[in-house]
Order: sequence, then structure tokens, then C-alpha cells
Amino acid sequence: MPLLRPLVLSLICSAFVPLLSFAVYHVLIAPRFNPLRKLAGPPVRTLFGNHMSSVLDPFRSPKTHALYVDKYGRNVRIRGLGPWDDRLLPLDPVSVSHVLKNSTIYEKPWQSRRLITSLIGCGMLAAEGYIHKRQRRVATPAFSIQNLRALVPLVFRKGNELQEKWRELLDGMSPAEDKGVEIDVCHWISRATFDVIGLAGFDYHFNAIQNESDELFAAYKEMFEIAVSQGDGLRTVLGIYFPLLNVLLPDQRVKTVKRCQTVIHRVAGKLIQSKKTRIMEGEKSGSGYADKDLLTLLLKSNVATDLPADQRISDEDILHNINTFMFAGSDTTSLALTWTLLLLARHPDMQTRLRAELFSVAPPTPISCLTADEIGSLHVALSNLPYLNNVTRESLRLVPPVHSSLRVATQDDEIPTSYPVHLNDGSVSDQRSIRISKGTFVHVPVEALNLDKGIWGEDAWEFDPDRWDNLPEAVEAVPGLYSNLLTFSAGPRSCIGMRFSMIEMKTFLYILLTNFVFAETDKKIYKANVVLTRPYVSGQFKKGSQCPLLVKRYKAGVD
Ligand code: HEM
Repeated sequence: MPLLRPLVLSLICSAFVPLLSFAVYHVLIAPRFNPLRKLAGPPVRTLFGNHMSSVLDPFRSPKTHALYVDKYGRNVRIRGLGPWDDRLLPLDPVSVSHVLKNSTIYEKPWQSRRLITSLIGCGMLAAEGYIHKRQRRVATPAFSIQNLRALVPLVFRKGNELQEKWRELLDGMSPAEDKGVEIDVCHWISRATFDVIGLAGFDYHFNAIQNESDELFAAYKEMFEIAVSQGDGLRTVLGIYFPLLNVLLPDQRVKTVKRCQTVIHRVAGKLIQSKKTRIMEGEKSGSGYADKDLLTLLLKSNVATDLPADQRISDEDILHNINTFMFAGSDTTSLALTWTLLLLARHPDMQTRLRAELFSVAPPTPISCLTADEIGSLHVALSNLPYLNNVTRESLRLVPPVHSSLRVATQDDEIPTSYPVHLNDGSVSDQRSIRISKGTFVHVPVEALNLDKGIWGEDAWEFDPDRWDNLPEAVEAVPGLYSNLLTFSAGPRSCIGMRFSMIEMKTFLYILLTNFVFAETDKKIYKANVVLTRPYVSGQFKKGSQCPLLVKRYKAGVD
């Protein structure tokens, strides 16, 4: 026994010394040689002080970004989690564009990928490199304009079902003084977008507008709520760095995720198998299989004869991507719609103008009686309405559901700049690039570029759909998959579902605004970034995201 003690001590010492050296090197030495240190940036007052909440909290971030541009220029050094984590915050459109275009150099950090993978599997959101490329290639045909057109009738159907449900709610209550009935539009639209993505994604009826009892719906909902819950942050972080901990000592969060995943695996796995069988039977009989949901299209694209065998993806990957569409495609769209309705409630004149434009293309027949062709024509008419287009773009500019994103440099790089670079010593350099070393985090500022007064003009923080008829020239430099906005990101990792969400947004706006009038309640609604930018009622954060609005039936001439 006495002999063991020195042995244990020496073992501890031999583990402790390398660990300490590692920490000292990364915390105190390596940061001194980080080229980012040369850039100007806001001061850090304590050893573990950081700028995360100033940059990420949408209540503060617009002012923070404006102040940074003013004081430190358009490429700013900010502090991440600790002294080892100096990050680049590029507010120069050329620099942001470089980061997003070069997705092999600037990858998503392994920490966020591991967290996403632990919930929904390694689908397109989490995968990198060759695996991501293969998945994106298989999924791209499913999102073509032609294939999405086939999904339009089901979006109309669900929009109409929501409208009928709200009518029932209004009929069941007697609104005082005809002001309208308070409805949490955030909650209801989220149920409807879940229904849409269930049907469009894999032909599955959640029926969430009617009730929330479906087993698969409950599993997805619970898992996504865990993803956005504050929970025990430290335990979650430890689980990311030491995944074995989740296996050996699972906490409540890990157990719940496991339970949800078991349901999803069983129900969605069965769906995948039955679709595969039907596609094969269709091929054998020569009659084909005509369903147009994303799962069918993914499966077909995966067996297409022009796709080399090594480019195909497994059934497991297919399931992970269906999970990914559910995760990436439901809350984002419902939040975009919720924010648009809130903005229109705050600007009744714009709501009236938009409603008039929507009525100008409304067919005389109720939606439930329209043929597929008539719905197709209505969809085309809606796509071409200029004010609807302006309102949608403006809302997506002003409140992008994805507030910002993160990338990490996988190699040393030079990032081009188009504005003078402010340096740490107070000087301003006209250098045309900045050096980034491997391992540096880059904050992708979606909201910041969308709201930049130097780009969009002094009224950039206001809701003004008409701005889109006369944009400042500087807007052209902003990278973006959609209308020079970073809302759907840009480059090879931009949003694959952008067109689909536009169909959903415009259809729902058409149906809801031609049936109802929306007004604000006296509750104050504010934005908070909880994975996505969500509405909360002031003083009721613990109740979760909500957006109560006064809703009443539209009556011609009483608008
Ligand atoms: C208003 C609605 C939406 C917004 C604002 C939005 C926004 C975004 C953004 C900003 C990204 C890039 C994320 C990053 O770089 O970290 C992204 C990626 C993605 N989105 Fe969307 N999205 C929306 C709707 C949808 C829909 C409806 C779907 C699917 C049906 C979808 C599927 C995806 C997928 C799969 C990715 C990952 C793409 C890749 O990495 O290759 N999104 N989205």
C-alpha cells in the first residue's frame, strides 16, 4: 500500500503537467500570436469577460453593431468564451461573402455539429465536407421549382384549415366591443407549419392544427423544445466535450432525447421502408410512383441511374435529413410568419394596403372548392404581387429568424476587405485583407448586415416595405441567397428550403389577411434569441415564446 501512493502521485503529476501546459499555452501564449490581436475591437474588462450577449441578444445587437462599425471599423475582433477565443466579427459584405462562399475553409464548428447530431442526426445541417456534398446533391432535385409547385395545393389546404380553426375560435368567444379575440399566433402558426412540413416532408399527417396528440408530433416537438431550452447549460457543454458522459451518466435531457429518438426511428423508419417498397413496386410494374413529398423525391434521386453508387446516401442519412427538414423548416417559417403578422398589426395602414392587393387576385370561389389548376394559377398570381413581395422581404430583413451563425477556419487564410481596417494601436490601415489563423471562429452576422444603416440607410431599423422599390446602391454588395439579405445565408451552405418557405409565407399571408384583421394587444412583445429569434411577452419569458394578437374577422368596408 505505501508503495502504491508514490505511484498514484506520479501518475497524477504526469497527467497534470501536460494538462496544465496545454491550458497555459492555449490561454496565455497562443492568443498573443493570433494575428486577430492586431485588429481593433471592444475592450474586455475581466479575464473571462466576453462580448457574446452584446452581439447575440437582439435587444442589444443592432446598437452594438452600429457602435462597433463606428469605433472599430467593419472587421472587428470580439471575445468569445474566454481569453483563448478571439473571434472575427466581419461587418464588411466582401469579407462575409468570402467566408460563406469558401465553405471548405470555413466549416461549422465541431461543437455545434456534435450538438445538432446528438438530436437530429448528421443530416445536411450538421454534416461537413464530402458527406455534406453528397447529401446536398441527393436532396437538391427535391427542392426544384417544378417539384415545389406540386406541394402548393397542400400548403393552401393547411392554410385554409388554420383559417377555419381560427373562425371556430372566434365563433366560440364573444369579443368585447368588437375589438377581436386574443390569439397566440405564434403557437397556432407553429402547429400549422408542422403540419405542412409533415405532409410535404414525408407525407405524414400530424394533424396538429386539430390537436397535438400525434405520437410522432409529440416526439419531434419535445425534442426540439429540449434543443431550445436553457436547461443545465454546463452539463450540456460537458456532454458535447465528453460524449461518454451521456452514455455512462445520462441526465434527464439525454434520456428524453433518447426516448423521442426511439419513437422517431420506429415511426419514420417504417415510413421510409414503406415508401421504398412502393417506389420499387411502381418501377417494376412500369406505372411509377407519383407522390411528390420530399422523402419520395429524396429516395428517387438517391436511386437515379445517373448518380454514381458512391454518391448515394444510406437510409439512416435519409432519416437524418427528414429530421433536419422538420427541425430547420418548421420553426423558422412559423417565426417569419409570426413576425410579419406582428409588424402588420403594428402598421395597420400597410396591412390594409396589402389586403387590398391580395383581394385583387382572389378568385370568387372559396379555397376549399378550387381545383389544383386554379390553386396553381392563384399561386402564380401571388408570386407576382409587388407589395406582397416587398412586405415579405422587408419582414425577413428586419427580423431574420436565424440571428447569426458561426464558422471556424480549418486553415490559415486571408480574408478580403472592402473597407479600411482599424488596428489595435488606433491606426487605420488601407490593407485589402486580414490574416486569419486556423482554428479561429468567425461570427456570421445575419441580422447585423440586414440592419446596417451604412448599407440600407438611416431608416434601416424601421419597417418600410416600400424601400424595396428604391434600394441604396450599397445593398448590391451584400451577399445573400435571397434579395441581398443574409436571412437564408449565402453560398454552398445556404438554405435549401428558401423557395419552399416563400411559398408557405405568401400562401398563409394571403389566406389569413383576406379572412382576418390583426391588431396589437396591450402586451409588450420583445425579441429574444433562443436558437432562433422568437417573440416573448414582457415579463413572461418562462412561459415560452408567444405572440398574442387581437384577431377579428375581416368584413369588407369595415377594415
Ligand atoms: C423563413 C424560413 C427559413 C429561414 C429564415 C431559414 C434560414 C436558414 C439559414 C440562415 C441557414 C444557414 C444556417 C447556417 O449557416 O448556420 C439555413 C440552412 C438550412 N435550411 Fe433553412 N431557413 C428557412 C426555412 C427552411 C425550410 C422550409 C427548410 C426545409 C424544408 C430548410 C432547410 C434548411 C437546411 C436543410 C439547411 C442546411 C443547408 C446546408 O447546410 O446545406 N430551411 N436555413
